[in-house]
Amino acid sequence: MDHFTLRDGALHAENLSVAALADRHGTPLYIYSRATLERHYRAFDEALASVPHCVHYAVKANSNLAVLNVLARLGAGFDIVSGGELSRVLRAGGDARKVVFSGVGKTAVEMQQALVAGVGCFNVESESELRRLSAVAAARGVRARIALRVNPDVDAKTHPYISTGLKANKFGVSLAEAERLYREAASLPGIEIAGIASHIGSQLLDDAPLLDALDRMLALVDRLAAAGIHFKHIDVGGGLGVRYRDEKTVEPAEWAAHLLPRLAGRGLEVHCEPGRAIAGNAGLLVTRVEALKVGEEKNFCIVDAAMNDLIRPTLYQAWMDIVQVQPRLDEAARTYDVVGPVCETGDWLGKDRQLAVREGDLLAVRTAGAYGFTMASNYNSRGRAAELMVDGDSAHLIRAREDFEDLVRGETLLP
Ligand SMILES: Cc1ncc(COP(=O)(O)O)c(C=O)c1O
Ligand SMILES: N[C@@H](CCCC[NH3+])C(=O)O
Repeated sequence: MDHFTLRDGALHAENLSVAALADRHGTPLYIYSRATLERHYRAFDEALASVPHCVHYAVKANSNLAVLNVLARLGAGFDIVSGGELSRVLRAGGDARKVVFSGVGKTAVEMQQALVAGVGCFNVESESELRRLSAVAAARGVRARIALRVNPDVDAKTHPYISTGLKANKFGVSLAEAERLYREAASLPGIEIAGIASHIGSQLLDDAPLLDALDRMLALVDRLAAAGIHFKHIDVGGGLGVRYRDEKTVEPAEWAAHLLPRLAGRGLEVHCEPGRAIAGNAGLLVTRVEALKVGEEKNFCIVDAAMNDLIRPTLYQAWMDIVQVQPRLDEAARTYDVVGPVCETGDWLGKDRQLAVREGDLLAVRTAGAYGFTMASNYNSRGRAAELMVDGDSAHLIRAREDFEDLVRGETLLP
């Protein structure tokens, strides 16, 4: 559910006309809805309300400072994967103690930065990282709180590029290795064992693989408890999918109703790391039709947003809904490929879409709030889209458009 609705013949973002926002701020333009972000965060928070818990929003989904700030004000924790994401969380007013640091390649510098900030937990993904972290922390005279990210070897049944819980994936350590590493961790000078974690993939449309992963983790939790190694929390990761087309998704309440009974009686605080399910439906990418090109085999609707603004369609062959901001209900539709101006045949946002459009019209790609702007690049020396947050009757420009001059700043010629 989102707060972008078609009414009075035009698309609205909360109470505002998307066409008016695009006229005022230009295109391509990301528009986020504060109400949607808040509703989705609360859905997780309320689903887990019966137990001690923390919802760590996965910053990689949408790291705009205003987005992070909206969530920080609600008391969210944050899942980060780099020093850059940590800086953003702190700048946005996030609480470092509610930060979990994931990722397979944390540098010593990032570990130091996170220890200085006082992050709540490092989700450690290898033996090498565990030793490095212990050394970095011990050199500072502190202990790093850790969870091992286990790779439970379950098939999340999602796109292979975003599946993370199979043996063949680079993430985490196997259950057998985790058992050995927890024993090692218990004796390392710079480590304090806090929990156990897993994250098996993204855009999951069924929670059965998540529950399967959980059962495997719990068997390990019980074995370790028998050996005297106890955890304060269990981090079940993120991954719940959103509806791009007609997918049936698992709602947070339903997922929690399956999850919590399995955890009962162990006294573990429940942590999770949702990204897409919070930000996905909270954003649109608005773009203007620059040109219509009728070809012999294909018709092209050439818009001013491109793969550098939104790479999901071409990277994952992801279907994303493209709607007309002011539908022309009385005109005949044609079938178009919606493409951008970038010099790649792979530069497309949608294929074979029925549109009744004219040059100058506005289109909106829906469900673009997660992994949209955060995956944008400057390819073809294109500036990045502006970002806007709508909040009821008001709109706030939360990141200005990058113009051509921004793109050459900071570079130098040879002497
Ligand atoms: C460690 C970790 N946590 C959380 C997430 C967020 O996933 P999603 O956006 O699917 O909820 C990801 C991305 O898949 C991740 O790698
Ligand atoms: N970028 C991916 C999700 C990656 C999840 C990160 N581990 C997508 O758009 O679907």
